[in-house]
Amino acid sequence: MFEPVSCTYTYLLGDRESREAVLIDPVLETAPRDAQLIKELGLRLLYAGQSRDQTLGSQRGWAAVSGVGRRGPELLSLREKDLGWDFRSSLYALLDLSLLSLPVNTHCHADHITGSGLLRSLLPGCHSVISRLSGAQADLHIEDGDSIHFGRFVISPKRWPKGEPVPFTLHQEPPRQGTGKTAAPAARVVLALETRASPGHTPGCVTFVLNDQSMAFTGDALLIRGCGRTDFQQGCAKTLYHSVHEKIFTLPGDCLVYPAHDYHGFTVSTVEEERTLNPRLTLSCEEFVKLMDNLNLPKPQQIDFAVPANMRCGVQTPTS
Ligand SMILES: N[C@@H](CCC(=O)N[C@@H](CSS)C(=O)NCC(=O)O)C(=O)O
Ligand SMILES: [Fe+2]
Repeated sequence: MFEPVSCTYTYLLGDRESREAVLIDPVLETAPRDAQLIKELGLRLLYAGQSRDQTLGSQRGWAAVSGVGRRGPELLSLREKDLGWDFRSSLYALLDLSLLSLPVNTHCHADHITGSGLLRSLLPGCHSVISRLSGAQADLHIEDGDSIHFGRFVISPKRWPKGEPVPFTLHQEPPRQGTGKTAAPAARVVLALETRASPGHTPGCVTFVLNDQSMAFTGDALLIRGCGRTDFQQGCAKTLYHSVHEKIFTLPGDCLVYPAHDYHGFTVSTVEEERTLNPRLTLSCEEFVKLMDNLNLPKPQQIDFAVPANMRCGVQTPTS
């Protein structure tokens, strides 16, 4: 899904059978739209139970929306009663139906407020996720090599077309004993996102790779024919160059690349395309660093309030 003000992509990955899903990089303003989609698709709450993080819970009782007003960027604080019906009803639909979302973030964003805080506050048991190195608050902190499991289903060999390679890790279950027949073993398929630390745009940036390596969600580390800037949030061009070459370009060439932003109308690329055609990342490391140090881009419009808000997991809203 696309958020047009910050040109952000949010990705919803769901498992048809278990209905478990994850939401990558939700944006505060479009959280109601994402909630509505989750509802329509009949996806369900992934984790149950109360949040353990008291600090995050302490901000309940209000919500906030950000926007660019006549006098520039501003953060509007709203009481629950002031929120529009569409906004409120789609969020409460999530609560009523116990639908899912496990909002996970590729990094502490500078250009928009994450939707994670709003979703976790309205969904009891919905846990926000970000890397430990981001320094940002979240329910779950992840590190390089950690996997986020979001779906599991059983397939019988009959359901899988002959000769087709079986994606994902398969856990073969032993044939049933004592029936007199040797039934073909069923296989349990586990869906997961592997966390690959890809610092450089920020120190806490991660890339999420689906466990069959068919898709990578690169955040702002690798954009289509571009990459994240390195001139704020402790960015480092040399670190980014090595992250992309070692953690992303080593994936299979046909692995689909889904970035957190696009400013030119692109939606998806592949590792092979970026490895060979990305005008920044095909340079030598030295040339790349020189180019990144001289981009002279204007600051993101929301940076002054988005970063502090995202360090607190966005904004929180009441659960009742
Ligand atoms: N104009 C936008 C901000 C654009 C921007 O700086 N994008 C970042 C990713 S969001 S932190 C970036 O890394 N861009 C790289 C590039 O080459 O453009 C706004 O005001 O929000
Ligand atoms: Fe960013």
